[in-house]
Amino acid sequence: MSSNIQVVVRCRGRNSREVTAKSPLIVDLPNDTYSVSNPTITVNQDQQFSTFINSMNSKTYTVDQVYGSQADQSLLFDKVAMPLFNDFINGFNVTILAYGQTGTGKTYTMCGNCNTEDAVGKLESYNPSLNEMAGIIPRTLNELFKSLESDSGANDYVVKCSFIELYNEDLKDLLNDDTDRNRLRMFESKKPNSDTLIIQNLQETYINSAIDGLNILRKGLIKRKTASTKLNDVSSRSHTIFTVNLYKKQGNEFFKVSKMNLVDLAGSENINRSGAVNQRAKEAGLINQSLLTLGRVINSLSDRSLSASNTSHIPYRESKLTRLLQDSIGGQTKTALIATISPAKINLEETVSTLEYASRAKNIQNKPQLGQDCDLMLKKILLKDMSKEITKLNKDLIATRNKNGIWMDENNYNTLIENNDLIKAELKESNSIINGLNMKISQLSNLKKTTELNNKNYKSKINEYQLKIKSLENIETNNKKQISDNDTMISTLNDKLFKLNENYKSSKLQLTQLINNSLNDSISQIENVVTDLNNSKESQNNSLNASIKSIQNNLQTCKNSLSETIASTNTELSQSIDKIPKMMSDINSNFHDFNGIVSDNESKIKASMSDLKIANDKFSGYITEEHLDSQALNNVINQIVSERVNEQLSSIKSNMLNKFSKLLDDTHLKHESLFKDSVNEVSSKFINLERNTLLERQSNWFHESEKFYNSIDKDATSFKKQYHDFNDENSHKLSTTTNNISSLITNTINPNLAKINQIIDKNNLSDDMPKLKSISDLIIKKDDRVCESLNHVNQNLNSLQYDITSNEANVIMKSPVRSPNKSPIKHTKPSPFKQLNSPTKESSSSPSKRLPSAKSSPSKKSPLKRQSSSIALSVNTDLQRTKIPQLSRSNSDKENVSAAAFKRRRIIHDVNTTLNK
Ligand SMILES: Nc1ncnc2c1ncn2[C@@H]1O[C@H](COP(=O)(O)OP(=O)(O)OP(=O)(O)O)[C@@H](O)[C@H]1O
Repeated sequence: MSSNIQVVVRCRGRNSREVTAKSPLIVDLPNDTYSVSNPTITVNQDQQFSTFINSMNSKTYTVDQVYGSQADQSLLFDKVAMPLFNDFINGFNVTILAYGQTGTGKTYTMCGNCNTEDAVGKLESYNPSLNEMAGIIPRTLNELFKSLESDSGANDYVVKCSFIELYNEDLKDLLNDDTDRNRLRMFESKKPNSDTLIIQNLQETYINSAIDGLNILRKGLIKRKTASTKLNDVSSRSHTIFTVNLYKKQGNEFFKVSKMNLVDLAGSENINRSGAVNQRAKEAGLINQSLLTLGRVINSLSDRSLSASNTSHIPYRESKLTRLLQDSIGGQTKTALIATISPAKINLEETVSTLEYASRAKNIQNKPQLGQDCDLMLKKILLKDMSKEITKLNKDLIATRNKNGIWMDENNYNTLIENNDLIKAELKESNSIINGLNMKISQLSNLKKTTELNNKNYKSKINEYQLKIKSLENIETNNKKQISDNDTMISTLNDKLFKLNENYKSSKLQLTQLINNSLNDSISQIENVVTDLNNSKESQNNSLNASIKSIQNNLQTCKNSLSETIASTNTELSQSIDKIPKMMSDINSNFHDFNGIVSDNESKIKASMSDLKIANDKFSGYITEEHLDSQALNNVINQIVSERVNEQLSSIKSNMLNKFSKLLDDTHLKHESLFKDSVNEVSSKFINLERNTLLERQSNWFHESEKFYNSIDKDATSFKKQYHDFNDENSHKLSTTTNNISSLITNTINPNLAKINQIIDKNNLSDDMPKLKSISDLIIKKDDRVCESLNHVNQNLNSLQYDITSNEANVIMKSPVRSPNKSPIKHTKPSPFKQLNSPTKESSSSPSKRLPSAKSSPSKKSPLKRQSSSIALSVNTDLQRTKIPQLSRSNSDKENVSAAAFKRRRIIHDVNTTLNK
């Protein structure tokens, strides 16, 4: 029974490239998902693309099933793969081919997504839930084991898988890791009546689960992908065949063998390019020979089917692919061809080509057969094969174990090494980061320490400031309190002043009224008295007396009330004023006003008093001039009235004045004393402060000057010591020199002189006097040189002494003023060195005076004698000159010098005596 190849067209949606290219849709399908009742595809093609196809605007192709962009993987599997799968389970050989242009979804349809992980999904059990993108192969494996597991009768089965790739007519085993052995050779079975193709070295792997199968698929896909990456776009030009071999037990001795080939063909566009028949491209492997032959095989098979003749030649042997698929296309296999196309206009040419082939393939008739002898395998053979496989695997295992190491897949090893390198690099980076972080940590910890220290300082400062703020707040509160107290005090004082003023005013008014009333009363009474006096002298006298009495009484009353008022006023005033001084310090400004008021009042009172006096005087005058005729009476009245009135008034006046002046004096005194006290206090405080500062400065100054004096003392002492040392040394040298000279004189000159004298005396050499004179001159000269050198030494000593003196003076000049008892330096005495006198001058006062001068008495002396005395004088003079003033302060030195002088004098005396003789 023959059956046509099932042709299915699957048209995907436009991909992003096509959308970006704004390529329009040119493929029309009856349904976007699935169409079986009207399985047509219409291609709306343009004229310009008609070089390859007929010049029609659109063409419709009819196939067995059509799937649109909305058809998912499971639908396709259920509708296309599932019927074939069932046949496969039932012992048929089946093939599913995916054919079409590159990028139209062949691999997607067969495997799933091109990413291997996604393509097969992550199956973790025998009944995995497949990834929805999973293609026909994963779904087949899944379905196979599902069905084998569920079929209780089919518990004796064996499943083997193989995965091969055909690229550029090279057949490669995608499951063999050995690159040397993964190239496959194929040949026909030599069995008679058998077209079975044998592939040498093909690795058929036993699988026990869908996961095993999927792992194999994944492994093969990874290998294919790696190869495609290395050999630029290999995948689009390579064909892969994933084969599932099912051995199902048939009776006791046999296993029924069925095969399912799942073929992912290369991109069909290569067939179009082959139209150019570019030999070079062919040689370079760019033209896919296998695909080209497949097209011709399809065409031939189609033609044969259409012509119903079996005569035409089918070129299976012209390519490896067609040889491999010979049984699937036009053979005894049940086959389905899935042609994948793109709907976009830019792929029109390839789409049309694919559809042309698909529609032709539809005509191919296969003759699937079941239960052929060749499909049966002896159980023994299978067991043998399996034990062979087990042995091989055991060997591999032992070899692996003997390798004394870890065996692993090369890819895994490479990945591991890569990962290792990556980890190393990361480790290095991490180490440097850690080092950097450690450095930062140490820096931060240092910073933290510094910050903590600073914080501590800040905290203590904050505490300090808070304390200060508190104390300032206290001061402020106190100040506020004091201010408010002062305000209250001022207001009280103001009130009191006001009251005082009021009291004073009322008192003054009262007083004035009282005085006026009293005076008025007195005046009216006096007038009455005077009137009465005019009426009767006696009665006048009496009434006068009464009046006087009454005046006296009135005056007394007036005085009393006045004194009372004044006293009360005074008391009040004094009370108020007593309080004023205490508050006066706070209201100094008010004091002046008060003083002014008081002085005003005083002047007013004074003015009132003077007015009163004037009134009184007038009243007295009035009494005197107008009303009293009698002189005596007048006198008496005048006397009495004026006396009393004046007395009273003056006493009132004086009392008031006294009290006011006393009050003012007291106030002034109190203020003065207060002011003085405060001034004294302030000034004494200031003076004490200044005194303390000055004392402190003085003590500092004394301390500093003490230090300075001490240093000067030290310097002076060391300088003095140096000076004494120097002086002693030089004195010693001088005395040595003097002694030497003395001994020279004693030992050399004196004996010579004695000898000369003896010679003179003996030989009476008066004629040789000139000679002697010259000798004497020579000696004098020599002596003069000695004297000169001594003088020179003396001068040096003088200049030295002068330097020392001036240095000492400088030291004294530089010394600061200090208390006399503390002065460490006493004024140096004037230099004890004196310039030596000239020899002539000295000679007058020298002890040689006693000797007669050669000049003074030339007549008395012989020339020799004169000469002798001249020599003696010279020597004496020189000795005088060499008499060095006392240099050394030590007594022994003094004694030495005087002894030397004495010695010298003795020598000179001896010489003189000798000469005189
Ligand atoms: N029907 C579809 N639905 C969704 N995505 C699809 C469909 N068909 C193809 N694709 C996507 O298009 C891209 C190309 O598909 P695929 O690799 O399967 O093409 P191909 O025909 O096998 O190409 P090649 O010949 O180069 O191997 C993939 O990313 C795939 O996921």
